[in-house]
Amino acid sequence: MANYSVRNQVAIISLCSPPVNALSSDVRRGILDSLKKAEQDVKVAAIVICGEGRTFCVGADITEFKSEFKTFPNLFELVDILESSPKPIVAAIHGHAFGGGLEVALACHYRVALSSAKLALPEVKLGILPGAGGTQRLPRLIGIDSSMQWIAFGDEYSAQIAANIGIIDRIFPSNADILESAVQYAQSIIGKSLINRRVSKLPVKDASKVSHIMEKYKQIVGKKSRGAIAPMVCLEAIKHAALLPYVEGMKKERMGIEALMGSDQSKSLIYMFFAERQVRNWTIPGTGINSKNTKPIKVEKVAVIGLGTMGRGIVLSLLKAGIKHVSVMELNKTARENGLLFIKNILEGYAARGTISETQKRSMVDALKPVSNFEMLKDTDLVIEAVFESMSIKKDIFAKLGQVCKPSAVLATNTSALDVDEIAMVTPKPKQVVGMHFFAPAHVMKLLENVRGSKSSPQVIATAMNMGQRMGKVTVLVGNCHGFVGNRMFRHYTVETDFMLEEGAYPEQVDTVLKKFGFAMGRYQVGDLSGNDIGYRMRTKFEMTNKQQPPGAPERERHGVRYCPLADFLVESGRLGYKSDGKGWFRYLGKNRELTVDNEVTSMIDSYRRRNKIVPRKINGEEIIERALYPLINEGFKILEEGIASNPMEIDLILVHGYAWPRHTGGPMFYAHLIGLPKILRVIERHWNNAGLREPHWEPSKMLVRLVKNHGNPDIMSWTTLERETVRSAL
Ligand SMILES: CCCCCCCCCCCCCC(=O)CC(=O)SCCNC(=O)CCNC(=O)[C@H](O)C(C)(C)COP(=O)(O)OP(=O)(O)OC[C@H]1O[C@@H](n2cnc3c(N)ncnc32)[C@H](O)[C@@H]1OP(=O)(O)O
Ligand SMILES: NC(=O)C1=CN([C@@H]2O[C@H](COP(=O)(O)OP(=O)(O)OC[C@H]3O[C@@H](n4cnc5c(N)ncnc54)[C@H](O)[C@@H]3O)[C@@H](O)[C@H]2O)C=CC1
Repeated sequence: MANYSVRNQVAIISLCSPPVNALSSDVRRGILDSLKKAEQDVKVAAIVICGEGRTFCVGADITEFKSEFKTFPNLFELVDILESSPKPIVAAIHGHAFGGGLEVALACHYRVALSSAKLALPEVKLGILPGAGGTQRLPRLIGIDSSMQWIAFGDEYSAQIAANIGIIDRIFPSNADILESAVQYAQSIIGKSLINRRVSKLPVKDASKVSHIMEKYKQIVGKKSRGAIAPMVCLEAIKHAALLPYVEGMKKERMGIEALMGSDQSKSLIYMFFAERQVRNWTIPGTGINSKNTKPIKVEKVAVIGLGTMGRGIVLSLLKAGIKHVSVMELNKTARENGLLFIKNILEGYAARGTISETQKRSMVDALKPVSNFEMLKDTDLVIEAVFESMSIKKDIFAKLGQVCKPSAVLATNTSALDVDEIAMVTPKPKQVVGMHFFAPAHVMKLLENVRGSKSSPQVIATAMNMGQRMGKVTVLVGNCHGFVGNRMFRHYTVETDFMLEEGAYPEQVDTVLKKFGFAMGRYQVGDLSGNDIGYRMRTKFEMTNKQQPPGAPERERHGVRYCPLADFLVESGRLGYKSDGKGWFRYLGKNRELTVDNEVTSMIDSYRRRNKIVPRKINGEEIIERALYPLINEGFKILEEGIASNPMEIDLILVHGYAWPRHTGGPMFYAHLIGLPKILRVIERHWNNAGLREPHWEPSKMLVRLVKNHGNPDIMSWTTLERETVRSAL
């Protein structure tokens, strides 16, 4: 709804729809009713539109997307009504003016803002475009070039930047009273002509350069969008602002939004938006323990053990979260010095770019406390261990931590696959131990996979979850199993793509198909970039590598299961990837390290096939997608079935934020929901039945089978509930 009042000739329409004043049908109706009152009241000479509470307005109510367009006034109807008002309207912006919120402001005749306010047209991130005149009004205010930058990428900008380019007419200090300031401003413009204040009537300044600008943004968007369609549709709509009168341009904008709204990509992106918020409400399946009934302990002092690749990024994340005391412990002198230097250099870089102030930088550097022995950690609230991936080293460290740390201290391990319970058992209080699995580089990657051990106490879990959120991470709580959620699922992707190499595909073909699907890089380029030796080390642990096999052992089988040794040959011939002189699955040549196909690798694959009498066959794109991605989906269902994740959203967030799964497909589980579970199951069963040595990753998940058998193609939001009901009724 919207509240209405009048103060010294100025009518105030305040949006009131907590928490973020989204433009629900009630709010739109409220604005319209208030506007009518203001227009009819002869004592009113100007109008202010503002937002109650923490923000001006974050745009259309996303939860009403399915129905909102039926009720009058629509958002695009409302903005035209506002702009044509005979009385001047001032938008008073604090907090956020996002999406439809900014479009409402653009339809007002003046815009004022607190310096702390943020503005954006982020619709593209929901797979749509600003469909309430945003693509037509913004270019008339700031030009085609800047509009393409704002709309096609959807980033947020400060009020000051918006003022510099002409969106905001007056900035007030962040501590000013926005309403009071806006009312005074409105009084100052009473009686002024509105002729040049109706943005839809303005010419587009850089209209003559539209073709050139369009070409520039097409190139950038083509490279960045990874198959997302909305950015290109946004560019097309903005282009029409330069070429057509406002009314005609609006028709094009309307066609754009009609094409995008309700598309699979938009559904996926909206699902992601809500998943990122819902994941804060964690729960331990089957226990009734959740974020609402469990309080974290207060964390002021944190320690990080190990300052290698991960430790240094974790330290930076803690400093950025405002932790004022971060102890760092690293045994190796060179690693310690390099780690501290790395951290300081990154902080210098943030300060140079203005991401943090000089004062903040100094206080972050002061917060760093190198320590040399465990005794110095005795009053630490949270310890995060990030040493080598070795159970014996980790056990040694946790045994010492268990002795010296205070009883309430939370002891976390950043292991990527080791058993959190086994580590916990060496401490006197296993309930204090939890996994905090960061992703590299930890100060950049948004994902944190927190692992609850079987003994981890609710409060310890709450503390790890709370710390992740303080660090601004998408923090997902998962159960303890080998590889947790992400690595457990992703393993199948590498295994099955390698099988396709055996059968007839080549690395460049697989990567091209995966990139077309939306991955930033294909499986083989990722391997080269992160180092093919990482997987090799893992396989060595399980005695699977080529070198570890006794003479005469079958080349394509390990422990009774199909195996492809091509990745072993690669590493054993010194092709670790990018870092080994640009040699891996591909060759990286020249100053720019251009990716090229290497005949040596092609010959290696060909001779392997000949040796094993494999007749290569043509593998098409559809098969590559199915075989690379469906085993991962199948594993996702097994993870749900075991309660390792509480719901499909958690799995999707992990894959999107930790493994670059394309966001506009919503993650593997949402993608499966879009394809339809009966088809997913059919394909999985076909591969399971065809596989010579039955590959475990094709064994259909029982939960998937039950869902399809009992419910056909149920909605993703009901999967876990339906599964629980089925299992309960079978007991
Ligand atoms: C079928 C064809 C029909 C075609 C018909 C065509 C007609 C078209 C007519 C009109 C088209 C209109 C087009 C348009 O311009 C639409 C829009 O405006 S889309 C919305 C654009 N806005 C956004 O994307 C903003 C989204 N929000 C944010 O990014 C953040 O919330 C924000 C940075 C603003 C604040 O962040 P923070 O402080 O961290 O708060 P939270 O994110 O935690 O949010 C708090 C709370 O609020 C919920 N929420 C946020 N935004 C919205 C929203 N826009 N709608 C509904 N709910 C929202 C959020 O989920 C949180 O809820 P919790 O329950 O607390 O988790
Ligand atoms: N590198 C990656 O991409 C990821 C690694 N991990 C996990 O994070 C942990 C650390 O991995 P990396 O940082 O990559 O390893 P790393 O080898 O880069 O760093 C480990 C550091 O720990 C130090 N160290 C070893 N024993 C120590 C001890 N007793 N006390 C203090 N310092 C000690 C070493 O000197 C080294 O500097 C491992 O468990 C790994 O599995 C988790 C996610 C991603």
